Amino acid sequence: MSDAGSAGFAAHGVPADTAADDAAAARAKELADNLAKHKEAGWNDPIPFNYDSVMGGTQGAGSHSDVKWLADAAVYEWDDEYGDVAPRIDELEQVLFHDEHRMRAGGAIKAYTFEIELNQFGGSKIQPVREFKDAGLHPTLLENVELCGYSAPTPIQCYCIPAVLTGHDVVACAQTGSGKTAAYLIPILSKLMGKVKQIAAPRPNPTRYNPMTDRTRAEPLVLVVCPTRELACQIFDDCRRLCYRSMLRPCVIYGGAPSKGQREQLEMGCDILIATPGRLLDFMANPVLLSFSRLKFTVIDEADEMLDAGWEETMEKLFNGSDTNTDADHTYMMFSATFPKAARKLARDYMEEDFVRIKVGRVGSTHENIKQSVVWVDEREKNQALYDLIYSGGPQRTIIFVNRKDTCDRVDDFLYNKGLPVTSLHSDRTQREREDALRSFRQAKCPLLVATGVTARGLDVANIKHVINYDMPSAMHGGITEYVHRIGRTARIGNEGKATSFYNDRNEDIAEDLVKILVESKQEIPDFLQEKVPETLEFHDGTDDEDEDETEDAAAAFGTGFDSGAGGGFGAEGGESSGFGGGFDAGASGGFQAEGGFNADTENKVASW
Ligand SMILES: Nc1ncnc2c1ncn2[C@@H]1O[C@H](COP(=O)(O)OP(=O)(O)OP(=O)(O)O)[C@@H](O)[C@H]1O
Repeated sequence: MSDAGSAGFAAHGVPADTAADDAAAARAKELADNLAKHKEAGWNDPIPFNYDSVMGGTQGAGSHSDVKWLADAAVYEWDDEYGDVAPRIDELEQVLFHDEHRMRAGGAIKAYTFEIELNQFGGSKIQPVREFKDAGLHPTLLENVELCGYSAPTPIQCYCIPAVLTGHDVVACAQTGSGKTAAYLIPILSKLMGKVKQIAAPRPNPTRYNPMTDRTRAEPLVLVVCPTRELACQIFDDCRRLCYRSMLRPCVIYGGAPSKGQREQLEMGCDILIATPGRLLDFMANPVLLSFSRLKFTVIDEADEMLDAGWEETMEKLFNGSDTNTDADHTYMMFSATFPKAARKLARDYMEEDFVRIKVGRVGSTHENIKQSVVWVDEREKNQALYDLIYSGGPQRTIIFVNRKDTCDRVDDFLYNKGLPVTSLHSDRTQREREDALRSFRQAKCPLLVATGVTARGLDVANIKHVINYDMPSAMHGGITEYVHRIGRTARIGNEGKATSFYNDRNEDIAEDLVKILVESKQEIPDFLQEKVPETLEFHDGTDDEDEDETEDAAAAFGTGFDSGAGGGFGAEGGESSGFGGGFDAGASGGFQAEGGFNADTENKVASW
């Protein structure tokens, strides 16, 4: 828990001490003035977080024992007596699909151009789908896609859906917030829905479940592995939506939360398992609890991170583990927005020979919907600069990235003591604190979130308008890859947003890569970085390397430009959402406008990566 260590409002959550001295009284007055000023500007009051007793940002509303873990969120419970068409459940439908804080596709103001490259090794050529209804999806899945409000597939989905439906291993790379999760979940779940009764493990009927006598071993058909707990819970949520009214039962397991509850969920049967690596290895060690003998799909999300040093044991066990189904009917997939060359090479080792590689845009690129600025701020000026930036922007959901946990606590306390509704998240917090912080950020009770890179990957919160890099990621710790993931928390799925980065002489190690990203995405280059502007744009991490593949000759490669300049791609109509709410402008009926989406005249650039 953060602690400013000074009197007055200081420690986040402790009320002002009335016996304070003059200095404290002055601070209390300043705070009261600030609170009034912020209220007038439209900000919520700050929420005092006492991380030991607060749930979801509502002080005193209950103890932690009242709060469900994200892993316990409701899933559709299939009754064996259902025929082919299972009934709707209004209450669950409301929770899954009509939550006002869910992300909605936005109407991108600028035309957005995709260059899609596809390399295919053997097999019949993949034909992209242009509409969900033409993709040959299972009817229940198609209805769930509609309930999600997805009106047309995103470019990565256009290619991934047919690739998976035709049984290929896939390595896919597309920009942040471009719908990669649904790109793999939709075809996988669709394929399974038709035959789940035949291939799923027997499980107790959940409507008459008796935990004393009915427990079963989890034998999932799908395993999704990702590096962070928050992301695992998010993928689980997507799964809960897409599995609605089907027999497919998703479960999530992740560290930090008690394993008992997660184990109990698995014991009721599990068809789709979403996991972080540590908890997964723990559970895999117990063959009575979990078996992978039925596994048909393994997905590695944020694959470059997962292939990075530190996860080798997990990856090795997943791909060559004891009882994992190693038959040819087991499909492997890897997804990420960034994919440095070394990780790409490693990824190939795990794939079938006829795997498909799909990339949208340059690997590791950012898209133009994010307005990026870099401003010079000396270290000791950062707090004031931060406050000024936030205040001048008015109330909007903002995420502030820092490099260290102690900085995270400090900046949280600073903003809190300034009278702003802020919360924070880093890896030293308990899982309960992490879930509480994220919940209050999602619900905009605390529209300001200070975080370390732990949340940079994958976090999908509606309506984040501004990402601030209080600290630039250092080249030693994630560097430009982390920058790309951080700023990708805004401007997701056709929405717009901005990213402001504080830069000073301590950040020279990232300057070159940063400038290239700015140039590539047509952003303004500040004077102090002008000397770094390259004459030609080359990415030395190999992301634009065309000659890495000894098998390139074998590639039956083709590509189709996806050009939304004519109003397609990321929806070109509907308004930009605003405020903290669900952020869904009534004009945008849920998303990507596909008309004019594929443009055969667009330059088809096909390259290996
Ligand atoms: N076809 C679609 N139409 C509208 N919204 C969509 C569509 N597909 C996915 N979405 C929504 O877009 C948001 C971003 O998707 P997702 O989190 O999968 O992005 P991502 O590409 O994995 O991003 P990142 O690289 O940052 O993890 C989600 O809220 C998802 O529900």
